[in-house]
Amino acid sequence: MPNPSILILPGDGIGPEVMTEVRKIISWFGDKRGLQFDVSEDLVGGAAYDKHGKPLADETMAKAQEADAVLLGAVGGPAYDDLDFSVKPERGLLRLRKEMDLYSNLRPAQCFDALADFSSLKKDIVAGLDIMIVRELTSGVYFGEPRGIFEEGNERVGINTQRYTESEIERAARSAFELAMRRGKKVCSMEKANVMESGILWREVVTRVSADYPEVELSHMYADNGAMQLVRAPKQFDVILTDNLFGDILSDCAAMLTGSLGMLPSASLGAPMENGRPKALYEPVHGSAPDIAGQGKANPIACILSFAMALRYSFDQGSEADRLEAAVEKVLADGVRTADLLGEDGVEPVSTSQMGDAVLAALDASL
Ligand SMILES: NC(=O)c1ccc[n+]([C@@H]2O[C@H](COP(=O)([O-])OP(=O)(O)OC[C@H]3O[C@@H](n4cnc5c(N)ncnc54)[C@H](O)[C@@H]3O)[C@@H](O)[C@H]2O)c1
Ligand SMILES: CC(C)[C@H](C(=O)O)[C@@H](O)C(=O)O
Ligand SMILES: [Mg+2]
Repeated sequence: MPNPSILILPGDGIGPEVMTEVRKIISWFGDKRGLQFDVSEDLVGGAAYDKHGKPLADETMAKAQEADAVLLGAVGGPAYDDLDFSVKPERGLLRLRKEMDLYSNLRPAQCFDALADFSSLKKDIVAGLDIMIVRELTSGVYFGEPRGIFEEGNERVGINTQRYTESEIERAARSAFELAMRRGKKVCSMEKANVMESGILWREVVTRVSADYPEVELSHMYADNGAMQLVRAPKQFDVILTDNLFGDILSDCAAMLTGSLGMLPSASLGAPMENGRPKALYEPVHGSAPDIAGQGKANPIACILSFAMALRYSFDQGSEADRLEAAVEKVLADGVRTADLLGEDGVEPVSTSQMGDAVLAALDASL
């Protein structure tokens, strides 16, 4: 049996910085746990644009389709802000998601005890928080037609279209219910059925799918109320199911409950491949963080925890994923902090690579 393959796409800004730490962790699992992976690396986003004139080369797309898992850092940055929309770095990521058909984006927001004091919210509101946002990732307003900037009379009009088919809603809903069965058995579906037809259909289809999961309690919430509830009383949620755009926004919001955007990992999953593994891409929820790029300040934990999700969802290594998550938890409990996890209390932050090394030391201690 060949080793499972991982394609690493570090991308732009802090992407390569946090990915360097993940590469150390991958090597650790090879050396110490006998989990060997065939790791290759390629370009995405602005880095790919600089070389190929487009944010994702066709050969890279083909490699991603073949890989057992893709790990991505982040794309984008001010150097590329004025590019034509068709070649913007973000389009490289959207192409990966669309062509790999990664319809189910899992964005877990967990508040580690050591960070409960640091969250934007009061400690008792976030302590023990463990929610899962399931964001539909291949449709909705990100991809609907018509789209573009058109002339209309004597002015221009920018158009994007929110469009969902029943089958697109159904498969995202099923993945949320399946997850809920293994968690707290609650799904809260968020849309705006009060003002959008796509929301009305969303609500109908999710309700229909829920009949196949009688053990799971389904509730519906308008997404604006959902955003408010997420910061008012986030522990009322178990699995939140929502569309592509609402999911993007709600997950950044959830990130801050955990202490920092630098903490939130994600898994984007599609249908099973021939070998039974789902098509999968793992990436932190954060972006390329141009304000801190190149300074060794980035928190690599979101990217490290994304690899933990790869161990769990692509490689059937749930207990090794637990080991890695426990190592991160220990490091935080020991008080190790990158700058994003610090207040004004004078504690010295560690660098990106020191944080990676601390996780490696905690992994060693776990043996
Ligand atoms: N998946 C992705 O690749 C992705 C996601 C979001 C944004 N982006 C792109 O990234 C670029 C910058 O976007 P933005 O500034 O709105 O969002 P961002 O997520 O890059 O940064 C937002 C804020 O969070 C901080 N931050 C983010 N990740 C951090 C980390 N790991 N450690 C410490 N601090 C961290 C940043 O310093 C910044 O202050 C844009 O081009 C955007 O399109 C890409
Ligand atoms: C970079 C961008 C395409 C992306 C999105 O909007 O989905 C990002 O914000 C995310 O959260 O993954
Ligand atoms: Mg986002």
